[in-house]
Formats: sequence, structure tokens, C-alpha cells
Amino acid sequence: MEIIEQQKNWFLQGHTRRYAFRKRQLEKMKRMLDTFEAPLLKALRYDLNKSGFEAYTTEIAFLKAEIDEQVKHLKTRMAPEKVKAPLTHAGTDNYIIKEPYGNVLIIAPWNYPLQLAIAPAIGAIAAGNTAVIKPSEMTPMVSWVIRRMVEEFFPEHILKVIEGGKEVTQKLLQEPFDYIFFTGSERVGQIVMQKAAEQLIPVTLELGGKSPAIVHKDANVQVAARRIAWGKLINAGQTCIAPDHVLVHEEVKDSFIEAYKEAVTHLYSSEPLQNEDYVKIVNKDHFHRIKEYLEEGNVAFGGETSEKENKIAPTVLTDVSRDDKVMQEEIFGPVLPVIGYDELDDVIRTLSGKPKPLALYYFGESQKDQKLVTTTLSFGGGCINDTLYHIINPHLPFGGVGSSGMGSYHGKYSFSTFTHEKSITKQTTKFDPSFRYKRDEKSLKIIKSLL
Ligand SMILES: NC(=O)c1ccc[n+]([C@@H]2O[C@H](COP(=O)([O-])OP(=O)(O)OC[C@H]3O[C@@H](n4cnc5c(N)ncnc54)[C@H](O)[C@@H]3O)[C@@H](O)[C@H]2O)c1
Repeated sequence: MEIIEQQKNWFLQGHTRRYAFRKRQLEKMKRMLDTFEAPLLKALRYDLNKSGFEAYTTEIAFLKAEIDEQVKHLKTRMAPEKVKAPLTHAGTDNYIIKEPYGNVLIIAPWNYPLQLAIAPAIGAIAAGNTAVIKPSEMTPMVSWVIRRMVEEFFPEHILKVIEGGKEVTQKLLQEPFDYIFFTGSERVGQIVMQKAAEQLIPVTLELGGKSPAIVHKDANVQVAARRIAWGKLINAGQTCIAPDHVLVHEEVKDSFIEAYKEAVTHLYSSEPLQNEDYVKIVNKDHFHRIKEYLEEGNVAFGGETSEKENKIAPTVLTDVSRDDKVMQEEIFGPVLPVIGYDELDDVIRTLSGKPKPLALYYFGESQKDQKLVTTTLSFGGGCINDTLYHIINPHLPFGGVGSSGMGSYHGKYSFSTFTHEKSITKQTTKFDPSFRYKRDEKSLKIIKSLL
């Protein structure tokens, strides 16, 4: 593809290695977001019915904060890093060169269509790469605005947006990119990794999964319900780290459901489907997929749907079984199965046997139990007594593990994701210790003592 050749050639000329260049591009990105704020908000409303508040806080503000963070630390992150050396290396200098990979491919999903297309690009550009972004075809208006704004602010040999569906992505996956950053489903993540393997292209995979919330008997149930409702219902549950289902101690199960209902009413009124800021389900296929889950359990509250608007009310399902689809698939919608348990150890045992989720949320006051859950179970990241908040801290790496992904980003982790750390030992020519050239007893003794 011609554009990839252009980006590669331009990269090889060395422009992106300079601090001033990178800083300028990041500042330009921020101006781009400012200039296109109104069309972006409109497009997010059109594709997903995101309110101005939700669209700004979860997409635009997030990106601006990420740009500021990268600019603030850019010089330090770019600089070669001096490291220590063992005595065998007396006289040497040892350092790591922060080398950009080159030409990066970013593939984005539809649920935070702006944030998840641009956040990796911020990291890629900060680290000195050129990039091609493939936004999601499922949110066509947002993708169109992303393409238009990037075209207006960036020459295509630095940053280029290519719109299209899976055929376009598959074509792109045949190109000799130097790095692939994919956000999306586990199924497509496997395809991307297989294609990348053919050319041994390094990848980051930001995938999904069923992220559980655990509410133990010593939890502040009101607070837990409010924070779970908030994290579940932002974007109508179409969030990769949304709590997928709740495992709640039997002693507090009823009070949790009651408190969750109150929290939902407080957030979206008693008729959420009438709330004009309540996010819609992205398309009819997903609408029907989620609606079918309602048949699988007992609707404790909610359950209303509007096919005309593609909306599903916040719903609590009880009496689901582990074989139900709702407990097998990533829900990615506002339906919350609530499952009771008696022993925390049983919960840990059950979760240990499942694929590693992208997030896990534990609610409970005992520090011993908090430690037990967070250190025994493997998951991408999460919170104690909250949901989603870990993703907003740029000092924490964000990413999955196992089936929920590999690699991480945000803040310094974005910079290092798009950077090859090249190790250099600079040897002195002032002396040349002879022990390394000889194979006698004395040399061996010296080497042993130095090591
Ligand atoms: N870990 C994260 O940060 C994160 C963030 C958001 C969403 N997700 C996950 O993404 C999923 C939802 O997003 P989605 O439905 O857009 O994901 P998806 O995997 O269907 O699509 C993601 C991208 O891959 C492309 N694609 C789709 N099918 C393809 C194919 N057969 N070959 C090549 N490319 C293909 C799409 O065009 C899109 O750009 C959920 O599983 C969610 O958990 C993860």
C-alpha cells in the first residue's frame, strides 16, 4: 500500500526522532480535538446517543489529559537511559536508546470510538512513530469525523485514517507494519495475532471478557450498588471494563438489589428509556443479542426495551445458571446478572478456573480479604470498593492478561508500548583486560569474583 511506504520512507528520514517535532504533533492533536469538539460531540450523539457530558468526560477530556501527560514527560521519556553495569564491565557506559518502532497500525472498536482510536495514536506519536488508524465501521459518523479532522491537521505521511470494515482491516494486516495495536473482541484479537505472526510483527491486544464484581458481606452495600450502577451503565454497559455480573454474599443480596435499583433511579430516573441522555445499543444485532438475555433469568427489575430507539433499560437478572448465554458471553450491555454466594473461597475457586478477565472489582472492608482477592486471582486490573476508576489514573498501566489481552498503555506505558528499548554497551579502548581472552584457571577465578 502506497501510504505505508510513504510513512515508512518519511520515518526513515529521521524527523520523528526530534523532541521539538514530537511536541509539535502532540500539541497539534490537542488543537485538533478543540477545533473538532462540536462535530465530535454531535457524531457521538448520533452513533451512540452519548450525552455531551458523557462524551466529553469519557472520550475528549480523557484524550486531552493523555496528551498533556505525554507532553509533560516527553523529554525525559525520549532521553537515553543510563544503566549500571557489573564489575566485568569496568570502563564501559551502558544505556538504553528509546527507539520508535516505525510505522504503527491502530485498529479501534466502536464503543469508545474516539478515545480508543486516538489514545493509542497519542502514544505512537509521542514515541516517534508514524501511524495508520482504522476506526470502527459500526460508528460511521464518528469514524468520518475522525478521518476529516486528522486529514485537516496531519499530513498523511505522519498520521492517516483509513475507514472501512473487516475487509479493509484484513488488507491492512498484510502490510509490513512495525507494530500493531488492536482494541476489540477476543475473536478478532486472535485473527490479528495470527496475521501479525506471519510477519513477526509485535502486537498489543486490548480485548474484553467477563469482568466480575464481588460484593462481600462486610461491604458498604449502598456505596457498592451506586458505584457498580455507575460503572455498569456508563455507555449503557458497552464498556470493556464494565462490571459484567455481580457475585454478592447471600446475606446482603436483597439489600444490594434494592440499593442498585435506587442508584439506577437516581442516575437515570424511574423511566430510564425516557431519559434522553441514556445511551443506546449500537445496532440492531447487539440490541437483539442483549434482549435475548432477558429470557434467561428472572428480571428483578428493569427489562423494558425500545426497539425503535435501540435502548434496553438497566436490568437486574437473578436465577441465571452458569450454562446460560448471559453467563458464557461478554454481556456488553445494561443487563446485570446478580448471583449469590456463601463463601468467598468458593468465589475465588470458581473464578480461578475461568478465563482471566480484563477487570475485577471487589467490595468489602476487610483488608485481609481485599488482599486475598487481588493477589490470588489474575485479571488485567481493577478496583477495591469502586469500578472503572483505575482506568483514569495515567500512572497505572491499562491492559489485559491472557484472554483479555496482552501489553498495556496510558501515560508512560503508552510511550514504552510504542518504543523499542535498544541496549548499548559502549566499551573503553583505554584498557583491555586480558582475562576474557584466556581460558586458564586464573582468568576463571577473576571472572567468578567479578560476577
Ligand atoms: N481492552 C480494551 O481496552 C477494550 C476497549 C474497548 C472494547 N474492547 C472489546 O472490544 C469488543 C467490542 O468492540 P468491537 O465489537 O468493535 O470489536 P471487534 O473485534 O468486532 O472489532 C474491532 C475492530 O476489528 C475490526 N474487525 C472486525 N472483524 C474483523 C475481522 N474478521 N478481521 C479483521 N478485522 C476485523 C473491526 O472493523 C474493528 O475496527 C468487546 O469485546 C470489548 O470488550 C476492549
